Amino acid sequence: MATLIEVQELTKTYFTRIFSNLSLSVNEGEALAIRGDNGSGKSTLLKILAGITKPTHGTVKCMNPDTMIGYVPENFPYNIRFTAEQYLYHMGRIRGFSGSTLQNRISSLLYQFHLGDQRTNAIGTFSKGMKQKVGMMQALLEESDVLLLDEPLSGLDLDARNDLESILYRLKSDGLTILFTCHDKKLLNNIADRVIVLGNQRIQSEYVPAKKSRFHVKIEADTNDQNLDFLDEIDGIISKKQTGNGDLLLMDVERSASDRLLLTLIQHGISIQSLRREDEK
Ligand SMILES: Nc1ncnc2c1ncn2[C@@H]1O[C@H](COP(=O)(O)OP(=O)(O)OP(=O)(O)O)[C@@H](O)[C@H]1O
Repeated sequence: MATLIEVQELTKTYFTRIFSNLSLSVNEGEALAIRGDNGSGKSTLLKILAGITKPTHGTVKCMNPDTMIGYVPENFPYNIRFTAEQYLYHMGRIRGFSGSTLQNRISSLLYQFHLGDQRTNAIGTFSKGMKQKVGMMQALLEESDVLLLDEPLSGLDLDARNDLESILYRLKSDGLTILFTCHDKKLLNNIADRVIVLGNQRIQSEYVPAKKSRFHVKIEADTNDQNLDFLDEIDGIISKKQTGNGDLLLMDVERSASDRLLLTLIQHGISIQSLRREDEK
């Protein structure tokens, strides 16, 4: 994997030294988790990478100067009166996007983040997980190459965690480089390719988490003569074919997409005949 970001000899002092001479390479397409005790400097490191905070010494260099970095803070701002769609539109306009570019981009993001049906609802009424998604969509308006996430799952309930985890997994599969601070072991094991642990003002250790085996789901379904065009809109289908008189549908889908896909099939009047888990080799 090619190096995307090179961090060299980074030192940050506020009133006291947070870390010193910290060096790190971030590879293209990797998911890098940053762990460490409270106050070890995880958020500070992300903010320096995002260009929000200046290091006291040291450099952060993107190997490709056109690399776009999106940053999502732990907490979404309070008192936003806009709807999700309006908010993203205004943020995009401030960053210089045209109205038509934004409309397409925002529709696609709302769909990818499973918030299409919430587009006209006020963000003030959103749950923490939904606000976290809006923050991520805001960071991805630019089609960023790197996404920096500060505690993306903190304070979310189990459903919201699973939903966000499957979105992160898909973004990573699409080639996005993701750096995230995290206390959640499940997210570390499922998403992170590598983990660094901050402590004693430095990178104390680094490891590759034990991966759970990934699996696909094979679905066999009776189409009941339904039109299947709606399947074109669904992410996560690895392959599909119709057999018999066209009434038997065989699909291979990603695990992260299987629940959503099954629900959609049933909603379209298609009956599930069998499900089989298949481990990735
Ligand atoms: N703007 C600031 N001014 C002064 N001190 C700061 C500032 N931002 C962070 N700090 C201090 O720097 C240290 C590291 O903070 P940081 O938020 O990076 O840690 P963290 O590892 O992310 O912690 P947590 O797990 O609690 O989120 C803390 O002692 C914090 O109080």
